[in-house]
Amino acid sequence: MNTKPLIPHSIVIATRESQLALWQAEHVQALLRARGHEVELLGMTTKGDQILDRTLSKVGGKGLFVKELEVALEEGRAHIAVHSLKDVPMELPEGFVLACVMEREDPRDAFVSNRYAALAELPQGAVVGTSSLRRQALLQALRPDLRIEPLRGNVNTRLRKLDEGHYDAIVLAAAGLMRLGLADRIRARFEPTGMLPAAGQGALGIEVRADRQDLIDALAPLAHQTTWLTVTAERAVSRCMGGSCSMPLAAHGTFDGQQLRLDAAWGDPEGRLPLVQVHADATVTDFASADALGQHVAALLQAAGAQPAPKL
Ligand SMILES: NCc1[nH]cc(CCC(=O)O)c1CC(=O)O
Repeated sequence: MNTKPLIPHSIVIATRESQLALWQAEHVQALLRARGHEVELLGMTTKGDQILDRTLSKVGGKGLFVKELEVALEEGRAHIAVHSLKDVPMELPEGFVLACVMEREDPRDAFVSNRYAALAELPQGAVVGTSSLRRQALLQALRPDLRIEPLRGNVNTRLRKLDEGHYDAIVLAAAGLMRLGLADRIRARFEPTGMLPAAGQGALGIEVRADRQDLIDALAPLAHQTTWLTVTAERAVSRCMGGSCSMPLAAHGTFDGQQLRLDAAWGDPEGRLPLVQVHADATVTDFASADALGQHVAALLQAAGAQPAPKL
């Protein structure tokens, strides 16, 4: 019997209620409406949103932000979930797929400060706020003198803590600031060579139940193939390293024609080994060749001393 479900009369997007998550959900809502779909939002508060005082890596990691949205999809209360790809675990739970990856916004990290125009202008021993182990490891490699202090919360919370004077500067994804209309807070964008972005940074992915081919078809026009191939390679590095937010890991791809150059960096979670940084190029035309390049770069990282997370 063919039980292929019909496209729902109205597509419901499950979303977290942070300003950035709402912007992203509304962005997808507008794109789908322009294609003739009726689209509503279902706002939800996830466990990840409620934990503002502890470092995310200590309380269960990125999955906290997506699990509750997946429950809503599972129960049919919502049909699709829009995620910052950076926050999506490398392997989705059984029964879920990424229906598409959309065109990437600026993938770089941004230097944000009320007093200094760039990292190089920070005085010796200045205090920089970030709870990202990747940003911490890369910042310390660039400027060993800096004092890195924890900084959690959504984008607006982090900016408020900067404005309250707790930090000389903070580092945030440029994409998040731009989406929130806060691009004027960016004092400088880091060159990816010095502050290599996280896998998937700046890209949005849309998750659906794997059995909803109708929704996968409806979302196909929103996909951006070059971004999708790039983040496939980046995410393969992370998957092969057992990456999570408790491992300082960066992976960033850039296309030149059909050549994908993939850079990656690994920092020792214990802070004892030096930063490892590698890159490789390959002709990438499909998901298999993108994934293979990511696997190769993960192998190069390990050959240079990076240690993958032990398999559970
Ligand atoms: N970890 C939180 C998060 N997830 C996605 C973004 C920014 C937007 C993006 O990368 O798509 C941010 C904020 C930040 O890192 O500054």
